[in-house]
Amino acid sequence: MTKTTKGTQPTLATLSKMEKDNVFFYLLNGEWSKHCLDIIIVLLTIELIFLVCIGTSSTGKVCKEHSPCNGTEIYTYQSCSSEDANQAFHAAAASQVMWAKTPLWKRAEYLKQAAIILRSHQDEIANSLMNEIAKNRKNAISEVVRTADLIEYVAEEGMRLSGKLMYPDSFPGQKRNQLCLIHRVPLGVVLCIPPFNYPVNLCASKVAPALMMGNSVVIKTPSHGVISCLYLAAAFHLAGIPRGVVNVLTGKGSEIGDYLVTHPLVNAISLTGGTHTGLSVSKKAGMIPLQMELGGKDAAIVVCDADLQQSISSIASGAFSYNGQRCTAVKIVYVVKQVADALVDGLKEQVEKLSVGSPQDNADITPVVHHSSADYIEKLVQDAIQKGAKQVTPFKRKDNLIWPTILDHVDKNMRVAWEEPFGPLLPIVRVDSEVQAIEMVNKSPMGLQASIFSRNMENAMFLADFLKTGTIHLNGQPARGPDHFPFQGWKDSGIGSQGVLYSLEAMSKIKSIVIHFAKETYTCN
Ligand SMILES: NC(=O)C1=CN([C@@H]2O[C@H](COP(=O)(O)OP(=O)(O)OC[C@H]3O[C@@H](n4cnc5c(N)ncnc54)[C@H](OP(=O)(O)O)[C@@H]3O)[C@@H](O)[C@H]2O)C=CC1
Ligand SMILES: O=C(O)[C@H](O)COP(=O)(O)O
Repeated sequence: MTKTTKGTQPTLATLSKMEKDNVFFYLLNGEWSKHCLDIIIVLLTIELIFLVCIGTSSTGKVCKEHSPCNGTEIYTYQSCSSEDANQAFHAAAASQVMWAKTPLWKRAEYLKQAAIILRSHQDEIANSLMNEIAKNRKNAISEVVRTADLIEYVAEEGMRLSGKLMYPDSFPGQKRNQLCLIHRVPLGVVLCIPPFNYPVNLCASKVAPALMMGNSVVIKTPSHGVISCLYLAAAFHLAGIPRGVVNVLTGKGSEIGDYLVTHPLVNAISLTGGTHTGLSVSKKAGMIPLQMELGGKDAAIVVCDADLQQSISSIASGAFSYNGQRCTAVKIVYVVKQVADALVDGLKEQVEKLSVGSPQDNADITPVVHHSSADYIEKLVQDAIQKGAKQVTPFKRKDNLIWPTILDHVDKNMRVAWEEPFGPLLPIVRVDSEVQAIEMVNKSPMGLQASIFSRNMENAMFLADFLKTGTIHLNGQPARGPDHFPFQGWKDSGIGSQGVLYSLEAMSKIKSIVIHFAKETYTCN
């Protein structure tokens, strides 16, 4: 048992030990060390190995998290009440003023320190990702390392982001008798709501830019991946970020969500999640900036002159990495008829090589996050088969584990042509022409990303012009990264852009100070 003395901060090793012992907690307005101390005292005194509720919410209510792999209860965590949330927002608002006045280089140092802590605890955090969301070991480690890289990049880019000057005489009829000083200032308190599929990385991609620009944050953890997300928060705390600047609330979005997104102390919301959640939050949030990355129906369009080997390997990887539980997964293929048989044969061969099993064994395909997700995927398959789709690889399911499934001859009357499976399911639509493919993609209410596979770059560029999605990849699979690239959904896929620089800008607002001079001034002789 790790011992701490009163008042000292716990290490991530302590957190890891607590996790092994199934001990859960929440961080409220920076009361991290107090809660950890409570946990350790409880453990030492009554040697409790299972379920200890610490830093209990004002109602004492808890939520349970179940393993995607075998359905057993793995964690119990606090279900924060509106009273807890209110406290967190007040703590965030109070600390933000001081945080915004902390020199930029110092804020950057805190972030860099958090990145070091994450990197040095990548194995523990990856274990947590494997347990909670069944991400395989390789992808789990990569999520943590990528997050550390992202935080460091935010710290560096944030140091270079400054305001600018404007003179009036560039506008017709004006004289050079004013000076406009354009500052980027913090928004205030940012509510960060990450999804289950990247509970570490997609939390950091919100929190780090917000902190760098002088905001304080309240994080609402996703219900799957809650402990992994707490690890990230712990890294910020252990880096020494002052109390109250990073606050965490655990609990279910369906219960506490409305209270959070309508709280008067929230100055901005950054959310990644489903389109339904995003639309509902955006209607309630009112006049505050929103950054939203929502669902996608990312299409891969394969035209006659495509390099088929390249298309096959990009589509297979794009569709099935982390079981297709990525907003950027290839969720539909439009292939022109002339090359459809060759593409389908190649995909079948490639996908049959994928290993299916547990995250700990580093299988390519692991259980999807929830039983209800597996049921949903199964219903999409049944609907398509009933309406005439052909199984290229057969649908097979054991609890939450779904074998990678390819459906050919999908048409626009099938649900899978429009809905987002968020699972290892790839529908293929054979089209007469590339124009027909573009029309289908543009009919989707979602517009996150798309791919075009063609050897003719000029034609690919021409087709890309017509696609209504935030990003188009030519001869590559859809992807958010590298994380400094802009990442934005069009239509129901989101509001605003993410990506290091774009997120830093989104986490700040413009304030101008205009100096008026009695005479014209040209700063030259
Ligand atoms: N475009 C993008 O970048 C990405 C999009 N996604 C999309 O997210 C979906 C899967 O992720 P998933 O986590 O299941 O998405 P959800 O929309 O179910 O949840 C996302 C987050 O929102 C919270 N939430 C749920 N309801 C509310 C509410 N009423 N008010 C405030 N917060 C709420 C959730 O909490 P809780 O978990 O407690 O319900 C969770 O933290 C897919 O549709 C996918 O496409 C996912 C990743 C990236
Ligand atoms: O959450 C998601 O699905 C991501 O934003 C996609 O990220 P990736 O393309 O790096 O998997």
